[in-house]
Amino acid sequence: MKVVKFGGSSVASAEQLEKVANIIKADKERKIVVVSAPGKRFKEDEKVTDLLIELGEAFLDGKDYQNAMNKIVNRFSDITTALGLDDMLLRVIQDDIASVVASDQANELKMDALKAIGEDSLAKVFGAYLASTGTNATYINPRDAGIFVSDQPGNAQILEESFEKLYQLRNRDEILVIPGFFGYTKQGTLMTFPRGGSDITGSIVAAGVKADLYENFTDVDSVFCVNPTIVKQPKEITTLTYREMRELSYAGFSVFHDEALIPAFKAKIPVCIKNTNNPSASGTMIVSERKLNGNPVVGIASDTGFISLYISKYLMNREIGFGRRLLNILEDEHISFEHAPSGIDDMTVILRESQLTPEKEERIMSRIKEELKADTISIERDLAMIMIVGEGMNSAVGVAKNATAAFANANINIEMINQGSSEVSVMFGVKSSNLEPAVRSLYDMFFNQ
Ligand SMILES: Nc1ncnc2c1ncn2[C@@H]1O[C@H](COP(=O)(O)OP(=O)(O)O)[C@@H](O)[C@H]1O
Ligand SMILES: N[C@@H](CC(=O)OP(=O)(O)O)C(=O)O
Repeated sequence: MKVVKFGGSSVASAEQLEKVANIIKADKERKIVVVSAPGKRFKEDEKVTDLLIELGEAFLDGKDYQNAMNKIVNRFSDITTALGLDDMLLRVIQDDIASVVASDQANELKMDALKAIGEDSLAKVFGAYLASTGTNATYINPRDAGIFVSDQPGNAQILEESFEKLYQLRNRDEILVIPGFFGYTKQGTLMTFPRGGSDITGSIVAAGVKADLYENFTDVDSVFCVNPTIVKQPKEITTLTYREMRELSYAGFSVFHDEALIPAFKAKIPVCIKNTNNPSASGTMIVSERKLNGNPVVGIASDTGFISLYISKYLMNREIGFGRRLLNILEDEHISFEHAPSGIDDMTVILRESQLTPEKEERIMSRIKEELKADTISIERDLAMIMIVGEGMNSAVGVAKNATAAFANANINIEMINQGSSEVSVMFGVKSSNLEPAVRSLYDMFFNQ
């Protein structure tokens, strides 16, 4: 049995949904289908999830949300009309939005319930379409499927007990269409996963039903060894390990959500990334182990939006508990840190800039000064992280030398280097403005020689 997930680009229009239906019909092992909300049909287009957020924000600000409502209903009506489906489905979407807006839930729960309508409606529409073409298929709500999650709006985590309940889906005869991106708490409240979280649903369902394969359909033939918007036509990756993919997607490979690997990995379900627009291409397999191919580096990931918090204090190395107290200050502000390279008398904490509001920053800086009696504290902004990843790096000599040579060739200063203890990745911090030339130079070094 295969679980297949189709991303926003794969379900963006009626034409795409026809391709999706053909893909499902081409393999009778494709029994469970997880769908995203309609995504972009062209570069400047809007994702339905973004339109739902726009609608929710307009409502919460006391503004008119009819414009967003119209755009959402039009997206779905374009699809239902072209697929020859009943108008009833459109009324259900409007009623769903109206009932969330009118509910007396807290604002963040309302936003989650609104965001989920994109996936939920598309699953209903697609289930109806499959059935209309003579396929034995039906929509199933995540609550009925057994997707139970923690009480964390916009950031839900799967509860362990879900997997046993999901296993029962194996007994169903029909093809099941499950909306991605959300689940329910044990109390029955809807919670969404982080953005891009339909990949997570697919992985959870694949793990739950113990699928032979989790196929994740998107709009590229494979995972490329570097972001294709930075390097034109980069090399394709045929096989990756879970560890490599986890590191790459964490550091910027937006093609697959970084949290989506864990359920598949734990249940040892292989993952295949494939293209809805070219399903005969073999795609990229993500597995437990792979044969090393001579190149220690399998991919180069990169992401912007980081800051570093630098703290120095003479004899820091002898002060027991310094690191803990520093990280405690961040914890009090609900800030998670990404990396914390340290020296003898200094420590740097790398954070995602989006987490640090000006108020939090002020409080953190003054607490570090007063409570930790630091000699120097400074913040560096506009940092980008570039990560080279590969299982082969563990045993290869000279990878770091070649990587630093690539930065030197592009005349780029490295602000920070951090080698993970796993030795599967090495991370470099650079100024954001240097990200693209640095990535291109690394690509030339490791893939174009
Ligand atoms: N290393 C990479 N390999 C492949 N695609 C990548 C990579 N890094 C970024 N991407 C981008 O990820 C996009 C697909 O991810 P996403 O937009 O989340 O798809 P979907 O809408 O199918 O969920 C691709 O169109 C591509 O631009
Ligand atoms: N629709 C949600 C969840 C998702 O997974 O979308 P996509 O498959 O388009 O990345 C979002 O936009 O975040």
